[in-house]
Amino acid sequence: MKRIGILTSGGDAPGMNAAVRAVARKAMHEGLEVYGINYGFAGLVAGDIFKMSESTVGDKIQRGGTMLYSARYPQFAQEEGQLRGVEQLNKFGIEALVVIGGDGSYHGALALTRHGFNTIGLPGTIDNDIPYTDFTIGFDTAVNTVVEAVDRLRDTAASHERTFVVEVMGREAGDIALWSGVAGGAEDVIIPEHDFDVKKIASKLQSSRERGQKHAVILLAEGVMHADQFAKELAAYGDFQLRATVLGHIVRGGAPSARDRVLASQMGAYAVELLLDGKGALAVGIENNKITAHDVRTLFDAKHHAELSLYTLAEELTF
Ligand SMILES: Nc1ncnc2c1ncn2[C@@H]1O[C@H](COP(=O)(O)OP(=O)(O)OP(=O)(O)O)[C@@H](O)[C@H]1O
Ligand SMILES: O=P(O)(O)OC[C@H]1O[C@](O)(CO)[C@@H](O)[C@@H]1O
Ligand SMILES: [Mg+2]
Repeated sequence: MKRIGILTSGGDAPGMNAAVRAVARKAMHEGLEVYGINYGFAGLVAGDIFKMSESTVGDKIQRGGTMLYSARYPQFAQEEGQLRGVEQLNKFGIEALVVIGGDGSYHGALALTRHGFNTIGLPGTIDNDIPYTDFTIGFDTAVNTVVEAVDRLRDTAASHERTFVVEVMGREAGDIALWSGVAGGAEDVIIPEHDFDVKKIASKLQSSRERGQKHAVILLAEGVMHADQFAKELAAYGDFQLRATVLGHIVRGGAPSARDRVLASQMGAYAVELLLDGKGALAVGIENNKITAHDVRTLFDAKHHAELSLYTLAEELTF
């Protein structure tokens, strides 16, 4: 193998650049040529492909977003799009590929493996919703961003004795809300993986108000419902001076944390080692602090599980 390609796909995530850099530099270190593919699978089909040098990825490790751009390109689920992608790979002499993205991107990667190109997937998404990895690239940064926002909101919550409902991204996964809730000392955390009772939340708020703590922050995962809806439901049980805040895409941007940069670097280098060993159709992860890889097909049948011991902990620490 002489030449590999890299692309980023799906929602951008902080640390994707660090992963691109690690793949490129490790591959060049091993004597391979590296081609960047812009705009995910859309750019692959369009042939938006360029040769990278070691300096292409210089001054990028600290930047959020993705220098290779990203796209949602549902047409790649069709055979026709895939075959056009294959044509482009052949035209540029690219023999194997690293795909950095979420679960959807892994389907695209697997399609290329079926067409004869070894492909390794790296979990680049803030949502932390990928099976067989304890953490995805971008999750740690996203949590840190939410915690910073919660700290700021708590100033106003305390000053005006208000209750803030803070909605955070995560698709169907509650991980961002859960970890941010524990780190930010949230009075309640509402996630799709655990049932909740609005009446009970209201009486908890009421009793802490009676004990003297008259402000609160509630972390709400977007997979449950919208913040204004939740605030409306809570308002039916009392006057908690409610405000709803949606953090939205703010949580997806910004410089990656040191943790995400290290994780991305480890995973990127490992992806190249796997390709050099002639392996493909694998998804890289980190499990119990070890970098691992699993057949990507097993991921499609598996489910990511939120760390529910943190939910119990959050409850035990706020009552
Ligand atoms: N079944 C599929 N077959 C081939 N390609 C697919 C398939 N599903 C998704 N893709 C490709 O992967 C891209 C990214 O998928 P998607 O938009 O679901 O984001 P993701 O990778 O899951 O990331 P995130 O959820 O973090 O935004 C799609 O736009 C499409 O190009
Ligand atoms: O940026 P878009 O396409 O609106 O997608 C938003 C979704 O993407 C993510 O930011 C990453 O998967 C989710 O948390 C969110 O639900
Ligand atoms: Mg996804």
